[in-house]
Amino acid sequence: MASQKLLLLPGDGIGPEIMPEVKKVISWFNENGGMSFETEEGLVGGSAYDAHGQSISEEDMAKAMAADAVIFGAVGGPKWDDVPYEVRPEAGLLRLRKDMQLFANLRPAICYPALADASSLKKDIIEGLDILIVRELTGGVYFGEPKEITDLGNGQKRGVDTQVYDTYEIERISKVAFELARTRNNKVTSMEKRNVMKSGVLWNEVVTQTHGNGYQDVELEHMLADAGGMQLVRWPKQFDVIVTDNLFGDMLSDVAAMLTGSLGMLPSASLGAPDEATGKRKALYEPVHGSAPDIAGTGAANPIAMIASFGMALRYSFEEVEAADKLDKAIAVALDKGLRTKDIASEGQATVSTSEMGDAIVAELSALSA
Ligand SMILES: NC(=O)c1ccc[n+]([C@@H]2O[C@H](COP(=O)([O-])OP(=O)(O)OC[C@H]3O[C@@H](n4cnc5c(N)ncnc54)[C@H](O)[C@@H]3O)[C@@H](O)[C@H]2O)c1
Ligand SMILES: CC(C)[C@H](C(=O)O)[C@@H](O)C(=O)O
Ligand SMILES: [Mg+2]
Repeated sequence: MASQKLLLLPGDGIGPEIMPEVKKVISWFNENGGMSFETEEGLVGGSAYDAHGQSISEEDMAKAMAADAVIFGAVGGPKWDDVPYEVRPEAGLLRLRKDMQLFANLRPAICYPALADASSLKKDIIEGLDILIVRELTGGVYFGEPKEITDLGNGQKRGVDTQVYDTYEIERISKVAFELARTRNNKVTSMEKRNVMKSGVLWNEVVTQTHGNGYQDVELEHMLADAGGMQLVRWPKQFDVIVTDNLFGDMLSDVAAMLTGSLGMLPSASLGAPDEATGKRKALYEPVHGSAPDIAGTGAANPIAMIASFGMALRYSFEEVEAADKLDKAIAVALDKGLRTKDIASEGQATVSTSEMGDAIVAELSALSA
């Protein structure tokens, strides 16, 4: 394999604690899997702000644009609560998504067999769960203009965010959802709120039209997003692929995370469109969770979402499907053997630290290759 450039952006809080664990996995694939990843590190979020007053520097942005994939930890935390909105830690992540045009965010929620008991939900609801949330990532209320707080002059202020979607944005994300559904259980559920939002009416219309233009072999259903949240907790196995907008996707994926046992279990891939000449996509891989300030520095962070995000890089950026399957298997075996970070431990169960979990997964990679 030709050498591939990875830009590692650990970020803040538990970000710098889980990144070393994925580095162990990358080294393992370099040394034992015939791969040739070159890594470089940069700053993002609060750590970038502390270093140079921006949540990502122009230099690191340029490195991200040039990388074969960006591996991102997490950003944010109370330390930066009072920094200006434009340079808050989260702005660095949003800029990466927007400038790299990473419109398709894939958030798989898989309940590993060993964790079917870890959830507060009944076992039959989550056992064997395997759903995929396809979240639109570069549009909607996150980026729509105007976005402002104005002074109304009478002691009142007005906060404004604008939800905007154009046809092309809805069409391209629904195509991603239909294509992925074909590789899975062939069903797409589109979620919006067409009963309240004009953008929801258009979303529903465009998803239906796109379905009619060559995807009729895939089952399509529409659901109001609030009811979708309820159904996700009531009987999540009714879903295969869920396609939804930026904000609903953010919220529904945190809900889905808890079906798998913990936010620390959910990886994600953020993908751009394939380049017309080379077919390569820009891509960023990150756990769904944040910087977890409440546990940062305690060694309790679960590195599985981070490691599984690299697994998604193997699958979606490097076409290393066998390696990605092996990594998923190594995670499953480590869990089968009873290894648990605190967030996925049942009451009274022994726990391991962040780095012990990383070491165990690497050991299982070696065992699977023996
Ligand atoms: N992609 C990102 O960088 C990202 C995503 C979400 C939130 N954030 C930011 O993170 C900061 C904290 O946000 P929050 O507390 O609402 O959400 P969070 O995801 O950081 O934490 C929510 C809860 O889940 C737990 N948790 C999260 N990841 C875990 C892991 N790997 N292992 C074990 N437990 C884990 C935390 O301890 C916490 O109790 C905020 O500044 C927010 O903006 C960043
Ligand atoms: C940190 C924040 C900007 C981000 C989002 O809202 O998209 C996070 O919650 C996520 O889920 O990736
Ligand atoms: Mg979120």
